[in-house]
Amino acid sequence: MIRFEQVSVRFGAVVALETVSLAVEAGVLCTLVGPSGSGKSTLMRLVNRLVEPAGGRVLVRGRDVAGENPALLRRSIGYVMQSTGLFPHRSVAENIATVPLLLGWDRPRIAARVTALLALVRLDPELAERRPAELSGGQAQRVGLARALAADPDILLMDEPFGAVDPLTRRELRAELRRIHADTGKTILLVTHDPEEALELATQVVVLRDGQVVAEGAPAALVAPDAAPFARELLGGGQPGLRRLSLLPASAAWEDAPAPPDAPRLPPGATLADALSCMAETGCNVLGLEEQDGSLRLEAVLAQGR
Ligand SMILES: Nc1ncnc2c1ncn2[C@@H]1O[C@H](COP(=O)(O)OP(=O)(O)OP(=O)(O)O)[C@@H](O)[C@H]1O
Repeated sequence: MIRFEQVSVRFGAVVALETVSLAVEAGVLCTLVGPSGSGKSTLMRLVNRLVEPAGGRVLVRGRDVAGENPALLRRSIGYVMQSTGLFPHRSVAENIATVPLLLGWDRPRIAARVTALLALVRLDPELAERRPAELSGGQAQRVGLARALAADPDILLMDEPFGAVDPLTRRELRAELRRIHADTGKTILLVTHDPEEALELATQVVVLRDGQVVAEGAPAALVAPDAAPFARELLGGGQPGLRRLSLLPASAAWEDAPAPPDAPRLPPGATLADALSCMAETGCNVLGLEEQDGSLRLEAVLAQGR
């Protein structure tokens, strides 16, 4: 869906990206993570031509973006910014309707779409007539997301979308994004400097450093002992083994042997970190899983962290 081929970007004497090659397949939620100034936003902005490469090519939907009309390209790709970028003098509904209006949709179709999007991002329909200044930070982020999704683009670019909100709201918004991604199957490129967020949201994580991709892959693989040391250090939060357990499902260490009848049971969807936490809390080193045969032993859980 998105392909960077040997792409370099310069701002005057600054080399922002150096021969970066990367493929993001359709339906993937790809997070770009790395230290400040490593080139995350620059890499993302190449996709909708807010930045032009000094060398190499950027292909979107199989076509070189250099040959695309920038305005039409941007209308076909959702874009969510940290600052939300909402128009201050327009209502929530008008903000969400921005791209459908540009595309010439009729009023009933736009009104129906605004209603559907408010529901999708779980905003109270009564907020539709408010101005952005009358919203909380979390509500404004939801409006920004709704606006980006308005014309149902197949690609969504998100630049630190949850940066300006409190940790609790941030968790909620992440959960919403995961749900929306699962429901819609959109290709999402998301910039974050929060390693936990990068791992939790992604199907594909890309680690940047000094304008280069230094590691790329599935979240659990990037904190494994054989991962690139920089990625493991950046993403591991000082406890890469534990972090890895939090990214793997309990089923990864599942054994056929039945659990004792009095063994604590894990809920469906539990991770290996949930299993370890349950063992620590209850003092039991064998667990069962609700509505399923088989068991999980402490040794099997620990073996997965390596
Ligand atoms: N418009 C610009 N003009 C000049 N230099 C720029 C411009 N945009 C980015 N840069 C430089 O390019 C490099 C990469 O910047 P970029 O914003 O892509 O990094 P980032 O990883 O997104 O950083 P942050 O996490 O701080 O947002 C930095 O050295 C930055 O100063």
